[in-house]
Order: sequence, then structure tokens, then C-alpha cells
Amino acid sequence: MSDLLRELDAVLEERKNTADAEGSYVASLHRKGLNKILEKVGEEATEVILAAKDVEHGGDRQAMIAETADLWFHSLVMLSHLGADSQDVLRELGRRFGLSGLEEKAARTAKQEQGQKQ
Ligand SMILES: N=c1c2ncn([C@@H]3O[C@H](COP(=O)(O)OP(=O)(O)OP(=O)(O)O)[C@@H](O)[C@H]3O)c2ncn1[C@@H]1O[C@H](COP(=O)(O)O)[C@@H](O)[C@H]1O
Repeated sequence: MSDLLRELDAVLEERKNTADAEGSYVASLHRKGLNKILEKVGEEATEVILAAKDVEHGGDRQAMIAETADLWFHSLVMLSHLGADSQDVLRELGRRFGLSGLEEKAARTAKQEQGQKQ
């Protein structure tokens, strides 16, 4: 699956640099700029929330999955626009893997408290 993300990264990069906006949705987003891309990320995040709430009330799981794919996709376009990609996010998730969120938060709080004492 990580291969798919790498391939998508490559397509998004290619669209950013070469494709014409008429024939490519991704190129059209890059052309419109960061604000338009962020608007789409926000829109898709809202759609994920609504679809997830629907599932809680017996709604369609596939719709939630499709909305999540839209959110992931538009987030990848945002990363690409700003010179990052899926591999950067996977590396960050890898760094966190196995580290309890609660332990990480406790370590962060201890570090902040240490900083305040100095
Ligand atoms: N994975 C996707 C993907 N997921 C969603 N979308 C598009 O994202 C848009 C989602 O926007 P909305 O749901 O808000 O629908 P909309 O009303 O059409 O959008 P707006 O007019 O509001 O902007 C739709 O046009 C979808 O087709 C995607 N477009 C492209 N990709 C990938 O990107 C590659 C390059 O795409 P092009 O640049 O279009 O060739 C493709 O081969 C795919 O692999």
C-alpha cells in the first residue's frame, strides 16, 4: 500500500510541474493555489465527520471510507504543494509507532516543565 502512496506522490509531483490545468484536476488545484487546496481539505474533513456520524446511526460505511479517501487525497495535494509528501508523514507515524500517546504527552509535559524551571 505504501507503494500506492509513492506512486500517487509521483503523479501529484508531475501534475504540479507539468500538466495543464484544463486536463488535470490536481494541476487545476495547484494553479488555484494554497487557499483553494486548504478550502478543499477543510470541506473534505467536514464531509468525513458527517459521514462518520451517519455510520454511528446505521448509515453507509462505504460513504465514510470514500470521504476519508477524499480527505487523504486532498491532504496529499496540500503536502505536495508545499514540498512534502506521503513518505514524510509515514516517517513521522513510524517514529511514533509503539510510543503510547499518553507516555508521549507525559514526556512532553515533563520537558516543558523542565524548560520553565531553567
Ligand atoms: N485520488 C484522486 C482523487 N480523489 C478525488 N478526486 C477528485 O476530487 C474532487 C473532489 O471534489 P468534490 O467531492 O468536492 O467534488 P467537486 O464538486 O467535483 O469539486 P469542486 O468543484 O467543489 O472543487 C473530484 O473532482 C474527484 O474526482 C481525485 N482526483 C484525482 N485523484 C488521483 O490523482 C491522479 C491525478 O488526477 P488528475 O490530475 O485529475 O489527472 C488521479 O489519477 C488519481 O490517482
